[in-house]
Amino acid sequence: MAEGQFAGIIERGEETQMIKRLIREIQKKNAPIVVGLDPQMALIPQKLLDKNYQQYGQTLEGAANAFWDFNRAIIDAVCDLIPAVKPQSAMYERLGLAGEAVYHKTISYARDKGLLVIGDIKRGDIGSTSAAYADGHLGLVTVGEKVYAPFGEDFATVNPYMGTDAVGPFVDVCKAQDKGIFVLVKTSNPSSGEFQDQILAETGKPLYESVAYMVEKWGEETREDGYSDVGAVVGATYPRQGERLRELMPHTYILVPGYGAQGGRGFDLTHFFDKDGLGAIVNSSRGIIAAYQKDNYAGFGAEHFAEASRQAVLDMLADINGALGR
Ligand SMILES: O=c1ccn([C@@H]2O[C@H](COP(=O)(O)O)[C@@H](O)[C@H]2O)c(=O)[nH]1
Repeated sequence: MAEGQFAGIIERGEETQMIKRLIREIQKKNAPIVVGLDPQMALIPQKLLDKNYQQYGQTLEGAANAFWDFNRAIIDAVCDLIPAVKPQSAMYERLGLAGEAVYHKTISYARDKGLLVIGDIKRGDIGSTSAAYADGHLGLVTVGEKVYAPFGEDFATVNPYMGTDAVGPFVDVCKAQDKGIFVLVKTSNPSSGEFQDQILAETGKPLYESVAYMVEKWGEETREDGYSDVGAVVGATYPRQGERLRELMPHTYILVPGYGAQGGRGFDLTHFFDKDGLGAIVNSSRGIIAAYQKDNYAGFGAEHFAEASRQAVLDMLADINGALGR
């Protein structure tokens, strides 16, 4: 890998809180949604793959460059409609270094287009290791006399399973660099209840409620008024729990995955929002980026995959804003 490949230029926003910037963008575009950039081989139009295989061979680099072409076209097609994108780091890590480079390029490109970036990295480890993740993704790294923002996301997702030691370094970077995190509280997947729904003897309540309590606490020092920079992930597939968690976390913005491909619909999500129609941002990944493969968007054809994604964003907005009555 070339020296400095991951070395981003440091940019600081005007806001003192990253969540305020997200809210401002959501309001400006009337769009409480985020597009998940989760490229996978099966989702990329064959022509795009062939073009890159011709140039780079059937290599990890060829696949990664096809991801890059795909992401860029989708960002171009939807950037005026949405406040943020959420690249899923696993999809890039699958391709090794070439994939990591495209993860970084995608983040920079999205930010250049005025989008906020939520890095879906789901990290969390002992303190020193979490600090490294937090610095690399949200913070700064000093090399000699130079300072770098290596990946440069605005937000990252954090796994709280290891407790305050693991989450604390991310909160510290949020405070120091005006960044934000979303902590997993009640995830969208079918087996999320195996651990998260366990009733704790101490409280008589499910584990996810204890995590929600901690999320509010972790957020305190990042809060001025309104919402803190420490958000929560709560799946669209659990609307009843979403309603309860909205009540339990009055200062916590909720990132809501599970819309579309996992079955969540606008109708299910109204209680994730606060009385002002804020408090939640809904993610859809496959439902948007692979819209061209779905029957309702088949008319676009694989050639016009990005236009199909744009239409899918417009439809998602109509669904969610319709459910919210606006
Ligand atoms: O509880 C969670 C937490 C994260 N995710 C991530 O969101 C997207 C969802 O993709 P879709 O294609 O819209 O289903 C993906 O990156 C997941 O890792 C989640 O689904 N649930």
